[in-house]
Amino acid sequence: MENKGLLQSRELYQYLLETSVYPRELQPLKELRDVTASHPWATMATAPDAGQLIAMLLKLISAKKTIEIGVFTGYSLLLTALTIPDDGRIVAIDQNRETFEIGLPIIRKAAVEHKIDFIESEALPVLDKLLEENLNHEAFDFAFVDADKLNYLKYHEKLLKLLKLGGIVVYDNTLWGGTVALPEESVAGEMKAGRHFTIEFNKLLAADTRVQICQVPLGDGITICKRLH
Ligand SMILES: C[S@@+](CC[C@H](N)C(=O)[O-])C[C@H]1O[C@@H](n2cnc3c(N)ncnc32)[C@H](O)[C@@H]1O
Repeated sequence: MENKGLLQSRELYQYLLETSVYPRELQPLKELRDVTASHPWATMATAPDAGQLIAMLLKLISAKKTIEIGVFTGYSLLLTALTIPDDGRIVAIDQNRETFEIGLPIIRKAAVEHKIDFIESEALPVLDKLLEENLNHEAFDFAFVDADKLNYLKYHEKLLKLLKLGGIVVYDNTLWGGTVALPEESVAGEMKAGRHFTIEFNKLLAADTRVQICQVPLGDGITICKRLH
């Protein structure tokens, strides 16, 4: 696995994976990781150590209804489906069905497909539709956002309406490969826009009194937000 640069060394990351993550990773997730490894965009997949944290959070709040924005080949989706109860439901949104289909046979084999409502679409209109359908809102226990950084702020506003009080939303890539702490001129061109949006988003979350937050230097940086009111 690639160390996305947040830990002291590649060796330390390998140690963490081999000691605490891989021995507990369920077989279907290992299979999905293997299938994804040869994909040209393999580094987009949620890191297994971040996955372990997500599973812990799902269990801690006994999440049943969740939203996922950004599925790719489905590592975090399968992890969620394996963690929530049999009558749990995941609204999983991605504009690209092709990559979801890479992981789908493994999801089927793991017998968790019935928990997943995959929607091939831009995420924002789907969130708007969910808000219309759930007129009393507050329908979901948990959300995981791992998609276009440009829209994180908009996702945040809509998800806070969709989440129950005490519900949790987790944002991925909130340290953007460590570039948030580097001067702009030293950051590679293709990372600049994401760095900018991430810095703005992190500031906004820190000032948002509607949520309790915790930024964790795992994977590519994860921010956990609990809805307070
Ligand atoms: C980093 S990957 C998600 C990784 C995934 N969580 C996993 O565990 O492998 C980001 C995904 O977000 C999707 N995406 C990007 N922008 C989107 C948007 N505006 N609406 C819906 N999906 C989007 C991409 O198609 C891509 O599959």
